[in-house]
Amino acid sequence: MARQAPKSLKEGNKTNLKKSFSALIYIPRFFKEIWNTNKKLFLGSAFCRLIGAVLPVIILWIGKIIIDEIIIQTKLDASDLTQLWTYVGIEFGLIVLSDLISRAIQLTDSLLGDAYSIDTSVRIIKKTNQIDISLLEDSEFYDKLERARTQTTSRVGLMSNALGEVQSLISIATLVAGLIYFEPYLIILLVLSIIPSFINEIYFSQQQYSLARGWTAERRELDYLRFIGANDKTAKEIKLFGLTDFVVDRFKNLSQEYYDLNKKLAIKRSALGFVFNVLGTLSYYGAYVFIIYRVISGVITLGELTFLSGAFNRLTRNLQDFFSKFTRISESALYLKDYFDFIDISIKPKHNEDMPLPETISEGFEFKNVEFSYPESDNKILKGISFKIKAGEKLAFVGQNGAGKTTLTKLLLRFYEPTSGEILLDGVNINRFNKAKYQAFFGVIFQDFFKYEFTVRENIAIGDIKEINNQEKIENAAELSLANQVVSELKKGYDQQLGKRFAKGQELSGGQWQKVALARAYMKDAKVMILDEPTSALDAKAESDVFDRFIGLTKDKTSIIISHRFSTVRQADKILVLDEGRVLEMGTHEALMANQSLYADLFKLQAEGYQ
Ligand SMILES: Nc1ncnc2c1ncn2[C@@H]1O[C@H](COP(=O)(O)OP(=O)(O)OP(=O)(O)O)[C@@H](O)[C@H]1O
Repeated sequence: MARQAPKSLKEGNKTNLKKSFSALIYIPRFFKEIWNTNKKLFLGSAFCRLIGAVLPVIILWIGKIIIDEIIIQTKLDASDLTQLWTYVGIEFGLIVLSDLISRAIQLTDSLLGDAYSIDTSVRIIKKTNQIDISLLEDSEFYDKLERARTQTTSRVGLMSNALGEVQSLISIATLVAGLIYFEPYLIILLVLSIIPSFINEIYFSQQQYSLARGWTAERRELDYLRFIGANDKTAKEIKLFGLTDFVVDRFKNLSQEYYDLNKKLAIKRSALGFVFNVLGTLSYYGAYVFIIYRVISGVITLGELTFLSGAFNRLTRNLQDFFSKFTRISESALYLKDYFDFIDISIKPKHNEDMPLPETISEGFEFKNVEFSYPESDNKILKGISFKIKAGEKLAFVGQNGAGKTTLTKLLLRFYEPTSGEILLDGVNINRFNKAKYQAFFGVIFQDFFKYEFTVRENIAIGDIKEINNQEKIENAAELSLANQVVSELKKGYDQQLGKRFAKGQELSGGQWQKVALARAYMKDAKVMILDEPTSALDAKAESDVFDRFIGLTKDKTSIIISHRFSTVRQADKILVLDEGRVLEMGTHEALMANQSLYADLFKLQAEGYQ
């Protein structure tokens, strides 16, 4: 994996600062989403935070009254402590309430956070499903999706921080009001005490952020190395090829560079943080001395002294906290941008026509001079492809690796559009049909079919998920694909959990998985079947059984089979031989053998291999 030179700390600093502040515009929309997630919880959280924000100043105020009352009582000959005990009782009640409120905030935050993360995950899954495959295969876009998907915890943290920030702000306002009421000059000292640590916070969190962002690619590589180094899927090869040291060294070297840069930054941050903190403490003591002086000269009471020093101390901490949260919020807001960018992707179809699809295919499909390059690539994969698939015909695609066979089916399925040329169904350009309805025409098993770690029943029902409770249909599909043989060997039959990820899961062999996946294609009565290398992992006997059934079942059904096995291919009505994106030849097995070209060569080569 090629890697760029280590990033310096200064790289991209300015733009990041600007970017992170500008990302704050997403906060209102973010709150609107949270509000829509659960209005009651949101209101509950806001109410608790409001109470939590004003409690500190009230508690300090009661503390002041208590001290003043003690001093009054000590000066009296016959003291009456009823009032004093009432105040102490109130203070006790407020402290208990304060604890209750902070727990209620924690509770509402975590419930709201969980509910919001469920909502966003559902939104991301639904959106991904609406987006064109071509976009999902674009690496830049994929990064965005990755960030939108993986930043769920950061969004929940952002929610707590942002709500906490509003609470801090109200708290600060009430404490400032208290200071202004007694000693307005203290505000100047307060500002002086907070500026150094504010600058420190802004400067270093930007540095930290730049470092982390600048190293995104390397951190992804580290994640990847961690994954291949400690994972059941790679363990066999890592052990067998003795790759542990190779992976460990690569991981260590890369993480060491990041560690060194981070260490430098952390030491600088701690050292300067200490110096700035001393400055802050100095101004606090300046304020303290000032207040003591005012008490001694009789301008303010001892109770007011405790109130003012308490309020000053609390304010300093609240302000520091406010600024550090603020930088964290603006950083997380950048991930919000990724999320909203993803959710806002326009999914307006290029073709809005909704021509009714034919009840039955009468003529078939026709590729007319189709050319194709994948997006963002100049490499022409298909070069002037023209051929017909007649209704009810079984057509096989043959060709060497990378010839373009799978790409042809992706165009037929409208995952991509031809760069030029057109594909017709019964004489109508396939783009004119409603895409979802058109795609529902097909029963497809892809070469890289997905092994869902669900039960066997679910794995098969995926072919037509609304039939998940139709046991008869599922069993029928399993019989046709030979998956019933697999099921009969499983302890829990159709309810057996597959894969190793979840408890009591059973892993299948490659061929067994293929039989299960193949059953999906039989789940619905699709008008057109496409099987891309459906039997590559099956043994010879299973392959021939599967194909006998397939041919029997799809007697008059239009179907396309892609296979490297000529014993399979030769059973097709017609065979299309692709070579480097061009149709080299097309015809029956017999005709192509007589043609003595690539097909005949490849067929003979394979036949020799079996001798
Ligand atoms: N998503 C993609 N983006 C860019 N190029 C791609 C993409 N998918 C495939 N290709 C390229 O298109 C070419 C044709 O690939 P395709 O999968 O159609 O070949 P194939 O004939 O099915 O091969 P195989 O027999 O190995 O399955 C290859 O050169 C491949 O690298």
